[in-house]
Amino acid sequence: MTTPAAQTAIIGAGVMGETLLSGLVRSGRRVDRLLVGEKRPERARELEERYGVAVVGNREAAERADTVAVVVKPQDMGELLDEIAPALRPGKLVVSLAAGITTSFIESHVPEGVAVVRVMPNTPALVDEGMAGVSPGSHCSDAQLAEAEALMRSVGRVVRIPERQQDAVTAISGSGPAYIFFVVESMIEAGVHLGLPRATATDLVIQTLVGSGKMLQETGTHPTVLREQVTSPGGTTASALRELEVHKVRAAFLAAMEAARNRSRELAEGS
Ligand SMILES: NC(=O)C1=CN([C@@H]2O[C@H](COP(=O)(O)OP(=O)(O)OC[C@H]3O[C@@H](n4cnc5c(N)ncnc54)[C@H](O)[C@@H]3O)[C@@H](O)[C@H]2O)C=CC1
Ligand SMILES: O=C(O)[C@@H]1CCC=N1
Repeated sequence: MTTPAAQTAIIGAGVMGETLLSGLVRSGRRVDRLLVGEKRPERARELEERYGVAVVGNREAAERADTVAVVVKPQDMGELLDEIAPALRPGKLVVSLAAGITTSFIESHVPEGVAVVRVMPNTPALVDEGMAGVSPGSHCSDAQLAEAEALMRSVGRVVRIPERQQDAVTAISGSGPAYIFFVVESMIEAGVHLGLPRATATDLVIQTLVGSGKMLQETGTHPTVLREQVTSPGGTTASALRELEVHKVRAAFLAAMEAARNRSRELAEGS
């Protein structure tokens, strides 16, 4: 009996690679149409046991797949592309999820005619609420771009963006979940400081976050208006917001996101 040809390979199955793999499986993708390449043997075994997916050598994964998602750290990308390049024939599609790595860098490491799409995903993809910015390389057909978008749509929403915006997108939605978790941590600690049991503070903060997120999404009302609705004249919220302004939280977000955007640019240069 011959094994059916795998259609999609995921090379680099750490946090983001597994997030994509699990989303594809949840969305009904047949496991025998998926392949994984992973350097760490213990991690490879874990994924085989958890998903029943075949973990094979990187070259074999690239050979057997039509679409190859590369999900290693930016610093490991050049070496990986050089390893799989001999298995990449024109017509195949390479989808990179790495921060900073440009489509022209990838195109310079793979044979001519191999299509490239750059994606910036985020970890809420683990619960099918991901946000991915997608940009085609220089010779990617509409069908190949649609294939990359379908891949990411299995774990959330997708927006098509010009590649020059990718570093900014990385600073917003790629790294963004970490800022939100940081705010959540800070609010829980503050709640504990105010005397609430940790479990109560955690419950209150998470539901407030989920409720506020739903309001933004479902009402379509501008965040400034929603904030004003909470801010009674001379009330508690106004007192709190004044402290956030005094502590320059708005400026801190701008500085933080500029730093993330700049770091993404540096990663493109291999540092
Ligand atoms: N974690 C996140 O929130 C996000 C990550 N990304 C991007 O995803 C990529 C991966 O990030 P993480 O999953 O967080 O890192 P990670 O370190 O958890 O995963 C990388 C995986 O690649 C494997 N690997 C390294 N070299 C390999 C090779 N030559 N062949 C096969 N496997 C190899 C490692 O063993 C590891 O399991 C990065 O480029 C990052 O910029 C993008 C958006 C969000
Ligand atoms: O921190 C990082 O470099 C990766 C890219 C975006 C989120 N995590």
